[in-house]
Amino acid sequence: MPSPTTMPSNVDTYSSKYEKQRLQALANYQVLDTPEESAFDEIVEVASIICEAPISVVNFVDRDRQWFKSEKGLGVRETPLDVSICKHAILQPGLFIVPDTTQDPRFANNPLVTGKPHLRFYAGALLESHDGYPLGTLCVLDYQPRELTERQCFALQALANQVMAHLELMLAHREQAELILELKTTRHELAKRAATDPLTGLLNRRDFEQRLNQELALIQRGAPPAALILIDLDHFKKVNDTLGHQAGDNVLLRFTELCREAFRQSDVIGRWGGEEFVVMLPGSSLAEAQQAAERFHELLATTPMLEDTSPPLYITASAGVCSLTGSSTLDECLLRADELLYQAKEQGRNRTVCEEQ
Ligand SMILES: Nc1nc2c(ncn2[C@@H]2O[C@H](COP(=O)(O)OP(=O)(O)OP(=O)(O)O)[C@@H](O)[C@H]2O)c(=O)[nH]1
Repeated sequence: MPSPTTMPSNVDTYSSKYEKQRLQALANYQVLDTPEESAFDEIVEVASIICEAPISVVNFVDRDRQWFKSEKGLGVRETPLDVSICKHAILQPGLFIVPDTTQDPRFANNPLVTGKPHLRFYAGALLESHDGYPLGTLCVLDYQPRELTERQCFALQALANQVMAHLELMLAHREQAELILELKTTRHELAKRAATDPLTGLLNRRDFEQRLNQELALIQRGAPPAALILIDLDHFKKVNDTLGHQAGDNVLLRFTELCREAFRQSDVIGRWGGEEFVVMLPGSSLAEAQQAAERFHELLATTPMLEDTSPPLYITASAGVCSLTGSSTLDECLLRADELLYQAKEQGRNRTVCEEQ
């Protein structure tokens, strides 16, 4: 952590090895080119009053310009760096005072001294980052040569410290806001992960039930009934037993893809458990749901679940279809779907049994 005393002692070597870090430290505060703010304007005003100076500036020394966060009496927000007195001020700790610019060889030929606004007096208190980089100054200037009293010097440095305290606070606020955003994103991500089945990425049973409850509430308030399809793979145990658990998982993944392909985007698909899946079709009649289930059977019949087996593995599934209406509870509806699925299994599998219309 460099202190200004260890930084180069003349301006010609200004592009020192610290300059890159110094500019980075300045950039971290994200203050350059921001609008005027009353907190800084008030500090500049108070500095001007206390130091009895017509000009006062919160000045940051950028790569090739000095930029004023707040200024009184200058009427510009930035100047090129080559006319900057502050760039000299930031090379030393504490206060930098030039009692008469015309008597100082560094500034006697400065166009701001020889021409308008004919600056004759300069006093700048260092604005230093928390990690020791000089960023700029809080400075006061006058049109005539003069000095500052000890009390004025103290006040100018104290006000400069307040500028930095304010910048630090703004930085901390920004970091806090970023952290809060990160936390919210993580929380959202975790909630999403908790709601999905880890193997298939589908809604898990708990969250599917929650979604069903929401739909039922809508239906009870007048939305059209939905349909529910409970689907169970046939003889899935045989897949695991003959080809292994990993192959079984791959079949479940392929089955999930086919569900996504066969049903509409507006339909909600969940993994009810093991090799049992559930689909809710909002606003669909029983006939429409039965049609969708038949389409799914056709897709299963024509799509191999595993292609690297010889012969390729095809599977079938059984399904129960019932409607989700406002006249029955969710449990009653789920029980009905389960009974219909059981009937499909009993009737020889590879079929859909639909509730009476
Ligand atoms: N690979 C794999 N297998 C699973 C998973 N979850 C459940 N199973 C298996 O699914 C099989 C279900 O077997 P059963 O309940 O007898 O049903 P089935 O063999 O499909 O027979 P039916 O439903 O009567 O047609 C069991 O072997 C479970 O171990 C899973 O996530 N991955």
